[in-house]
Amino acid sequence: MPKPVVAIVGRPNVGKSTLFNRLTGARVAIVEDTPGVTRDRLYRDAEWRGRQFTLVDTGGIAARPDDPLVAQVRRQAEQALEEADVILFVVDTRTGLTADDEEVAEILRRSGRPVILVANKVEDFSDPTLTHEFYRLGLGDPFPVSAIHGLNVGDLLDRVVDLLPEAAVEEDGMALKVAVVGRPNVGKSSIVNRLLGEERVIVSDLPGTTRDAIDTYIRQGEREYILIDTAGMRRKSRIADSTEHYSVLRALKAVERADVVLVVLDGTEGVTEQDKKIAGYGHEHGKASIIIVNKWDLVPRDDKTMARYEEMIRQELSFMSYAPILFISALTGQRVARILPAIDAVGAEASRRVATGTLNSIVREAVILTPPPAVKGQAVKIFYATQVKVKPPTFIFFCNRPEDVHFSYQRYLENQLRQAFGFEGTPLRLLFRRSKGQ
Ligand SMILES: Nc1nc2c(ncn2[C@@H]2O[C@H](COP(=O)(O)OP(=O)(O)OP(=O)(O)O)[C@@H](O)[C@H]2O)c(=O)[nH]1
Ligand SMILES: Nc1nc2c(ncn2[C@@H]2O[C@H](COP(=O)(O)OP(=O)(O)OP(=O)(O)O)[C@@H](O)[C@H]2O)c(=O)[nH]1
Repeated sequence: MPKPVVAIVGRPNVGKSTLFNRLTGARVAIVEDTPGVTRDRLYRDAEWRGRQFTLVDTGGIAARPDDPLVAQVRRQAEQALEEADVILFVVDTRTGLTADDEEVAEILRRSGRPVILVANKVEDFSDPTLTHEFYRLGLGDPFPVSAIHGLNVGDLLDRVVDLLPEAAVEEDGMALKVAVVGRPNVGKSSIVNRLLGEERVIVSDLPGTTRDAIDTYIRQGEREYILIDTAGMRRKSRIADSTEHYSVLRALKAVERADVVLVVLDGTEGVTEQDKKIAGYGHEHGKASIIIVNKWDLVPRDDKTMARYEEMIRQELSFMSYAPILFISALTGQRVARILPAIDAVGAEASRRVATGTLNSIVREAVILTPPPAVKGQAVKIFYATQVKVKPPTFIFFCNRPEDVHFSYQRYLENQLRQAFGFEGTPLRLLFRRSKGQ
């Protein structure tokens, strides 16, 4: 089970490190240090009221000495967003609100991610005026604490734990959540009905999280799946929601909740702009995806048709070359039986953890084979890598000059990881962090 990640962000000197130590030291049992990164003291595993999480101090991470302050803080916030489930945004009640605070608040607000606005250095809780001005950040009630004295820190931890995502096991057993997305008329309903019509499948309705969403629970043998927001798909007379905006919004919501996304294309047509956009949601949210080319029964074929269509998809959806492609017909049932096994496969890959030792031997080899190109005569060195998350598998590479690891080199490393470990169907995240080295 991956641990949720809680990130601390804020401009320098507001007390992030003090809070980090306080949250992981005095009041929280340290369960274990994340292997390998202990010397950087940036990631620490913590536990509160039986919930485990990993705390990240982004302060030490993002500093690039030559950057203006505002850029540093912005980068910090963006990095936190990339990996965190809950964000602690620390402000300083002694210095008061600054333009940098507002900049970060703006990024965090737009993200829609759970944020706790922590007003630090409050030693006098009887004075409510200390935190008033921070309401202006639009991030809800400021949460007053004194990191240095540990005041109100237990309450803060309660709040953090409340905002952590439900552990998947408690929520729905082992069921994989699957979103079926695609343009109108590509055959989403037909596929869902086919899946439900397959033998040995047990169907029941579960109320979804959005008001009119209905999730469908299916079981096949030992395996369980939840098809997300299938209300309109299972009945032929659909709720009148086909305005484009609404269906796009709906698809986005479904994708956010999903473990695996089925991107349905119409085999009688090419890949349209809208297809790209819809497929992009899953990719951007780090979800495992399967591309389903439907209506294959309508496509006049010879022995090269499939290969040609596949090549076209790889070109048009080049950002998700990791996704397997299935050619099916919901009408005739052709190859529909391959969908659930494919979901199992990519779901497992998205949750895969690789051992730190193995990972580093692959990375070392890759770096020796093709070292990162030097920038302005300065060598770029990658010291060490560690996998910090699954769904999607997320790796941190500690290096001397993270900003100089070129995009094409990142792609190279990603390809090396895929060659060594597979990860078919899931996007990977590679993050580069500064470290002083060995
Ligand atoms: N009075 C008071 N001072 C605090 C509190 N928390 C932190 N400080 C002080 O604020 C200063 C900055 O604290 P740090 O924890 O180093 O701040 P930081 O945000 O990690 O700073 P950077 O590492 O520069 O990003 C230190 O001198 C702390 O002792 C607090 O609750 N009350
Ligand atoms: N020939 C053929 N027709 C199909 C196939 N799958 C779906 N269709 C037809 O395509 C049309 C649209 O199918 P739906 O399943 O309603 O498509 P949808 O994606 O759910 O459509 P919206 O709910 O409007 O988004 C229907 O007339 C289906 O009968 C297929 O594999 N082959």
